[in-house]
Amino acid sequence: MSTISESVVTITGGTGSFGSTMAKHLLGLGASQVNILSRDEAKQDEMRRAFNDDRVRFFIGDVRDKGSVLPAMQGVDYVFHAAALKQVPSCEFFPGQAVLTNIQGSDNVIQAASESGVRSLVCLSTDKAVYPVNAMGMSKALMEKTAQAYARNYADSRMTVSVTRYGNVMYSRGSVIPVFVKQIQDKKPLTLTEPQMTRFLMSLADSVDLVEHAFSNAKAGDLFVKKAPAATVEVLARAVASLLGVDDPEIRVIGSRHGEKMHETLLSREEIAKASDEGDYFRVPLDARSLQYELYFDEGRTEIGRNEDYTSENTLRLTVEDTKTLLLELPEVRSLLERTV
Ligand SMILES: O=c1ccn([C@@H]2O[C@H](COP(=O)(O)OP(=O)(O)O[C@H]3O[C@H](CO)[C@@H](O)[C@H](O)[C@H]3O)[C@@H](O)[C@H]2O)c(=O)[nH]1
Repeated sequence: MSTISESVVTITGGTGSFGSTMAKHLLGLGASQVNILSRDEAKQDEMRRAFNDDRVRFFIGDVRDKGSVLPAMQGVDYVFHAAALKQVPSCEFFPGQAVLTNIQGSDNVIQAASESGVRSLVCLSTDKAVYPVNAMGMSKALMEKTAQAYARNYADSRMTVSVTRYGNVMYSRGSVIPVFVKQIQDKKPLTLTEPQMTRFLMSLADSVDLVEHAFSNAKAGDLFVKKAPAATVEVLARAVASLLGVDDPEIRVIGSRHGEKMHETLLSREEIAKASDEGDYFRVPLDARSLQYELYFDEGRTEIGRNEDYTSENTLRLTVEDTKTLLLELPEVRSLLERTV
C-alpha cells in the first residue's frame, strides 16, 4: 500500500477495533493524516489520548447525515467505510435503523466521497450478506449493491469503489470468544448455541490485510474475499478452554439465537463462477453491463455457477489443536495467558 505514504485517509466508524488497528497501520505506512469519523465523542476522546498523534484528526458525524460526513472528506485521498450497525440482534429488532445506517448511510458516504474528489473507497461487508437471513445481513447485502451500482452508474468517476467481505473477527467486542473466556474464569459452564454450528475464523490483522489488498488491487465495483478456515462452535469452545488449562469443560447447549445460520457463506456459487483466485484472496469483478435492461432479460450470461458455495462448512475445518494454534496468534490471547500464568 505504498500509495498511502503522504496521503490523507478517512476511516468511517473509526473508533472501533478495526478503525484503530487500521489507523495505526496507516500511520506506520506514512499517511500524512488519518481522519476518524464517528458519532461517539467519548470513544473519540479515548482514542485521541491513546494515539496522542496530531496526524490523527477526529470528526463527529453520522453517516445518516451527509452534511456531517462532508467535512471528513475534504482533501482526502482514500476512505475505508467501516461505520455500520453490526450486531445481529439489534438489527433484527430495529431493521429500519439498519436501513438508515447500513444502506442510506453507505450511499451518503459514497456520494460525499465522490463529490469531494476521493480516489478510492473500500466498503466493509460481512459473510452474513450472502443469502442473508437476518436484517443485518440483508442491509449489508444492499450496501454491497449500492457500492456496485455506483461503480456501474458512474463509470467515468475518478473514484474506485470496492467491497470486502469477511467472516467473524476473533475476539471482537461482544463476540463469543470473550464470552467463553469469562465463563471459564467464572468457573461456569460454556454455553453453546448449536455445537455443530460453524463460523469462518479471522483475526483483526487478517481483516486489515483484506482491506489493504482490496485497496491496492481494486477495479471499480470489485468484491474481495480472503480465504479463511472455520471451526465448529464446540471446537472453538474446547480450544479456548484448553488454552486456559481446562481440558474437559462443562458444556450447556442453549439453542440458536434470532436470525442465526448453521453455516455462513463467503461466496455464492454464482459469484465463484465469475471469481478469480488470487492466492489468499478471491476477486469477484463487477457485472459492468450497462443499464440496458434487455441485456439482463434477453441475453443473460451463460456462465452459471456449477460449483458449490464457499462456506464455513466446506472450507478448511480446524481441529481443537489447529484452533488453539490460531488463537495463540491473537495478541489478546497472548496477553490473557501471560496474565493467567
Ligand atoms: O454464548 C454463545 C454465543 C455465541 N455462540 C455461537 O458462537 C458463534 C459465533 O457467535 P458470535 O461471536 O456472537 O458471532 P456471530 O453471531 O456469528 O456474529 C458476529 O459476527 C458478525 C460478522 O459476521 C458480526 O457482524 C456480528 O456483530 C457478530 O455478532 C455462533 O455460531 C453462535 O451461535 C455460542 O455458541 N455461545
